[in-house]
Amino acid sequence: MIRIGHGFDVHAFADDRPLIIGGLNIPHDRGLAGHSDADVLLHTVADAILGALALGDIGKFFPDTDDKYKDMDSKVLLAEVVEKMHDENYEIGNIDAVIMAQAPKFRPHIDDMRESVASILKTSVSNVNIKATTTEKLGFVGRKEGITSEAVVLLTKWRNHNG
Ligand SMILES: Nc1ccn([C@@H]2O[C@H](COP(=O)(O)O)[C@@H](O)[C@H]2O)c(=O)n1
Ligand SMILES: C[C@@]1(CO)OP(=O)(O)OP(=O)(O)OC[C@H]1O
Repeated sequence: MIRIGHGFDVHAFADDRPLIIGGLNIPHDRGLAGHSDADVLLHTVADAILGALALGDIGKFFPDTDDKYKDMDSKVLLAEVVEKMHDENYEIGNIDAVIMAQAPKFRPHIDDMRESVASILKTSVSNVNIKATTTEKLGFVGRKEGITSEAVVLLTKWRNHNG
């Protein structure tokens, strides 16, 4: 049995915040605004998994009205979503994600991001693809107002799980 999910997220740039993407601190002059650490890539992946399981979205489980999640490390958020996935007897088949940002350049960090995301997802790095693109200076991404990300994920039934 396989299930497919799609995730999409946007965060605006903000001064005096670190840029955290894929669980890594990426050197840049600005970070992203958000209730949590605003890790747009991990939010996208979490939403794609919840979508595949028809469980809703991250706002349902981690509401931005709850102070408990203020400045939350999104690695913890995604790990909780992975637990829900395992509870439903699914594991990652593969994931393909794209980050849309005019700056910074993510190419030098992509392999570290893949390792980071694969480790949270408890899957092999060969199951995780992450891409980056500019929007050729068009739109809010092109004007460097924010970063957006999209992901598709394929889940497969967990063969080694009882039940
Ligand atoms: N923030 C970004 C955006 C792009 N890249 C890399 O550059 C390549 C070319 O980007 P275009 O938007 O001109 O297609 C892209 O394929 C990425 O490898 C990047 O590292 N960081
Ligand atoms: C992660 C949460 C919760 O801290 O906050 P944000 O960092 O604002 O992220 P977003 O993707 O807008 O929505 C999910 C929120 O519930």
